Amino acid sequence: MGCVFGRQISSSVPSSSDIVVEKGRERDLAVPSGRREKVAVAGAEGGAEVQNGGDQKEEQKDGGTRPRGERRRSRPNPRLSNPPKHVHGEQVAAGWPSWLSAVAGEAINGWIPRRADTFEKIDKIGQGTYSNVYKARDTITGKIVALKKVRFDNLEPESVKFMAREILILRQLDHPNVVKLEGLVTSRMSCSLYLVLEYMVHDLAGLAASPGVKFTEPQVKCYMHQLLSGLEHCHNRHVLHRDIKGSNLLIDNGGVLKIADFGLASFFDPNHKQPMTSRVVTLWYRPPELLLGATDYGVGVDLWSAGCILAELLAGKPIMPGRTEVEQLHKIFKLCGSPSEEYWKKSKLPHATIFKPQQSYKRCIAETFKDFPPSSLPLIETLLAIDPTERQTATTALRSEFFTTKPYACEPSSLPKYPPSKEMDAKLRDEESRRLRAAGKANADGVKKTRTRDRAVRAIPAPEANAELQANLDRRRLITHANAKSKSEKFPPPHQDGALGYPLGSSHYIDPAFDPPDVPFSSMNFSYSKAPIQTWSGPLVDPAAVGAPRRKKHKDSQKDKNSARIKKEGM
Ligand SMILES: Nc1ncnc2c1ncn2[C@@H]1O[C@H](COP(=O)(O)OP(=O)(O)OP(=O)(O)O)[C@@H](O)[C@H]1O
Repeated sequence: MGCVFGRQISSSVPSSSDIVVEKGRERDLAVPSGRREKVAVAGAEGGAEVQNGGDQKEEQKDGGTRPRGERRRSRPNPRLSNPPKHVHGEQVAAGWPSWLSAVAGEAINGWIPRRADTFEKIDKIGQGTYSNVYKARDTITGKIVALKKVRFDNLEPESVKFMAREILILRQLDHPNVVKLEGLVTSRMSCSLYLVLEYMVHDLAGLAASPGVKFTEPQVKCYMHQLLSGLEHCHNRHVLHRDIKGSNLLIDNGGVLKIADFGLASFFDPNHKQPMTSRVVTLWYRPPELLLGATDYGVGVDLWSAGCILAELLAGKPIMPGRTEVEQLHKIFKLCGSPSEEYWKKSKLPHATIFKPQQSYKRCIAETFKDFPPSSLPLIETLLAIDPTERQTATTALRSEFFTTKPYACEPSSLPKYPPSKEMDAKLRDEESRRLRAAGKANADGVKKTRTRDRAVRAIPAPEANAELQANLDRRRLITHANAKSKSEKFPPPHQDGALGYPLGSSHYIDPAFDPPDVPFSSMNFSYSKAPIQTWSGPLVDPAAVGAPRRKKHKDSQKDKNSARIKKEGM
């Protein structure tokens, strides 16, 4: 035990990644502000220094002359190969578990694991489909961090590979609007892995759902500018995020927004296109080409999601809350118009014949959002273009008149200081108020079912991280089916997409009887009025509007629940 991450280990992994630093080179830690600061870590292994791998080579290559994000970087092989035997041996000797080195050698290359006992868990702060996230204190540096504990399906190599891809991608990215991976926690004997991430107090979904929070136009511009800047960096590094939504946009107390959760992200090469899965992006934020089965897509998928977020921030509610893929596409066509004949012909999308609407729809974005600030409309029109090539790029979006006309974006530091607000807080509020109302109702009229609208509604997450590996996962899932506890929820089989087949009470469940009102956008004021839709994942709505007031008692019981969970789950 007692390893420190970031100490360069001797390794000759033939990696295409440009993360690796020279042996013996002085190492330092890139701090979020962009300053670089040497940190000597007195780990049990003694004297090693913490480093951030992703930062090193850029400096080496660029000598500080080239603007970040502009240079094309060589990319690691996303399909990851096992390291040569001697490297595997070195990694195990350095403290990495053998199972991890065997499958994800390239992702951990050049780093050394931190020991779990060098962190103190403070609170559970988030729960994703394949992870639990904790606030923790680094006892060596005293810094508060987020620890994302990744669950594995019996350490099945496919799950480990997905996690490895997330690590590789995070190590490639270095931008103030992208969350930084600071290290990894595990040990030779451990069956789990924690990602050490910079700690962020809020996420945009939780913030927007906080009672009383209403964003002004300069604030919306500020968040959107940061989102698009982060996306610009990802795309310049040939990374598609593929799950942009409010709960994946983290915000610190200084108002800085960072894109997080690269669990569905993928490298792409615009010059050598390889088919990718269309089964990504949370349903409400999923672009039409993916719903129509495209496997040849690009940055447009993230720009579509960004367009949905922009309109949602201005409207105060999700703009297209579909329950199934079919309904989602229908909502898209009703708002954005159905594609032209030419588009159907040109795109050759696999599901075109099934999903092509019999009736054609006229685009009505301008009428629907007539109360939005005028400068936002051209940007929304571009981002929500049915044809992905018309969505242009994050760089062009940043130059749009939305950002160059008054009122300008405010400074992140001038944003109000909010109490900590996470998607998880909203979820717990929802659960608590549902429980209380269900209890009240049961008292009133026996043990009848709770009203359908009492159930939390969330955007349906992308069904799997990477369908290229889906066949293997399905096969393995059959084998491990009996062990429900270790089942990875990140990679449900395809039939669980849309509203089909989620078990009642599971986080994926959407009550089929729940019918989100078709939003009369034309009657919307630019006052950020909140819709009566209760939700905790992705959408940015106000639970106050659905009768889930924030009460101290709730908060306390949420805290108790948190501590109980932490105790149960252990480190
Ligand atoms: N660096 C961080 N700082 C603070 N909170 C975080 C951090 N990273 C994640 N969280 C919280 O944990 C939640 C889940 O994290 P994340 O989205 O990375 O996990 P996931 O398992 O990939 O989830 P998803 O179901 O969205 O794919 C986030 O919505 C956020 O509230």
